[in-house]
Amino acid sequence: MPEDTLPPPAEFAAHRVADAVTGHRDTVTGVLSRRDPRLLVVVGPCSVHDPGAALDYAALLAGAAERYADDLVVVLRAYLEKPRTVSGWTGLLPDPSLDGKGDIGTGIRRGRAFLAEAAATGLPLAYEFVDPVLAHYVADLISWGAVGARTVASQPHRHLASWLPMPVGMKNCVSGHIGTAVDAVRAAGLSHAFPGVAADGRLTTLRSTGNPDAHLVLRGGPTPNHDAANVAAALAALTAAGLPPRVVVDASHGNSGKDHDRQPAVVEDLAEQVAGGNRALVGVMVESYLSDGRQDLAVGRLRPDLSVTDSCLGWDRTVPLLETLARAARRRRG
Ligand SMILES: O=C[C@H](O)[C@H](O)COP(=O)(O)O
Ligand SMILES: C=C(OP(=O)(O)O)C(=O)O
Repeated sequence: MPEDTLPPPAEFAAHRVADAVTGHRDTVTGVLSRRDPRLLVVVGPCSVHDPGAALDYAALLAGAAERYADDLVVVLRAYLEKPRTVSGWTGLLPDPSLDGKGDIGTGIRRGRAFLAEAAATGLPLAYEFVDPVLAHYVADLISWGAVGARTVASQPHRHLASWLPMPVGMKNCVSGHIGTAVDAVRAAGLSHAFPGVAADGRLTTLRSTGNPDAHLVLRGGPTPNHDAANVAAALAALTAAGLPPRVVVDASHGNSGKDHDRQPAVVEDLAEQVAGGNRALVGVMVESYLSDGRQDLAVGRLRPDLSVTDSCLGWDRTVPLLETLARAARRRRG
């Protein structure tokens, strides 16, 4: 086999989804449908570049998730693919040696090993599905999926979301426009026939029945959209489109101008909305890692504890945010 030929997904992926993953997906669905009054918190690094250090982070987060389990459903951002505005590192799965060589076979092996170990902490895993082909190599381990701001208008991604067996968040466009993401939620809810990869690696026609748990994620644009007025406008747009009024709000990206130092203020604002009784604000996303900030890939030896993509909030500053969100969810419930 030429070295660039990828083995079929069945060679990596489990034949049957683990009971724990099915359970996590049901839990997330329960929060989105508000049967479960807790708050969804999707938190973790922008990207995984050092699986060992990311597992150290996962162990810390698993401990916190247990402490806040009465109020929060904590999901680990286990993102192994990165969409780029123009160019840059595309993630551990497509480029495991972080140098553009693109040894995807090794990336899938290493990425799946990471996901399996991260799942063993007991945390549900979140993943942005950037490449629809690669989705077939990891989806069995994922409990919350995202279609990002750069792909939310793409028909193949909407079709994929309609077929994926977990809740999928559709992020508003980089421009800040939310209408495209609302359309994406509608499209993902419908059935589609589209080309995909079968477990044995053959190209096949996939037939979806529609994803009832697709939902909107507000991530800001040139200006933030996390405040109560923007959340209310988004809920009104969903209702007008005949969709359940529910949103997850990302404290990072356009909502913090990609400045990790601004995430705590965004989370405080979201916590106030939750504590004030907004039940349609079902979840919050935070970009967090072991240490504060980011580093450039080009600079010599890489630190394992520092993001190589967007800047993240360090672990010590993440814990108080989890505490704040847990308190807000408790108040909303009480
Ligand atoms: O979340 C990560 C980045 O915001 C996204 O991948 C785009 O990054 P870029 O604008 O640096 O390419
Ligand atoms: C790329 C991401 O977000 P967005 O699509 O909102 O830029 C991300 O969450 O890693």
